[in-house]
Amino acid sequence: MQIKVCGMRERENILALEREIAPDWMGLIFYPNSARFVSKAESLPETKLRRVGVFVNESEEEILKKVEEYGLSAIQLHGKESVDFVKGLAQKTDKEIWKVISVKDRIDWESLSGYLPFISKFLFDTATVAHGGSGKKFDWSVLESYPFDKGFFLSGGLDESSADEVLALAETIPQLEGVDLNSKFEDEPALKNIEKLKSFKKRLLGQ
Ligand SMILES: O=C(O)c1ccccc1N[C@@H]1O[C@H](COP(=O)(O)O)[C@@H](O)[C@H]1O
Repeated sequence: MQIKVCGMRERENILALEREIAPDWMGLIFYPNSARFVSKAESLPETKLRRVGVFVNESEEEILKKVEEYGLSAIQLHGKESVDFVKGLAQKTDKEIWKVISVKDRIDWESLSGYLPFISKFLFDTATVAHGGSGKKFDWSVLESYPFDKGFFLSGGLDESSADEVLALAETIPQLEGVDLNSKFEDEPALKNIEKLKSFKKRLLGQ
């Protein structure tokens, strides 16, 4: 099970994240309306952590610019990006593309199949007007009918107490390959509580 810690921005906090948690992925938010918005590449420390850029209905040009400027390994599309948009982007980059699906109540699986050739994974998050970072969970039972082989990440309001439920879900849905941790692990926006992350990681991975 992989771990992504999202919404990172502060230098010392990022260094502590790498040292103490060493997650598989670190998320940087490039949505200007977010309290976790990152705008200065030079303020981020050098680490070995793989960076995922989070974008909401951003232009292709701007995404590709950020990929270079921030050394992104993956692009998380967290808005209403169409299959055609994702296809066009995939033709211009070899970076991973993660398509976020914002969940209200049910999921129309058929409408998602067009993304499959162009993405590395889906990421399921709770639908909210702010697009993400709501700290709200959706009803995970909608994922029980997940029909694809492609892996996905689970997101939306995961907190310290979620590890056991995640493990139980992964028993029934092996395509669940990772979790995305964000606002419930913060002391303030973009400042993660390393002790809370440590305790979650220990429960999830036993280390
Ligand atoms: O965190 C944000 O501010 C944000 C803003 C706009 C789009 C995505 C955002 N974050 C993503 O939201 C999910 C869930 O976060 P939470 O656990 O509910 O706080 C996560 O995938 C972040 O990448």
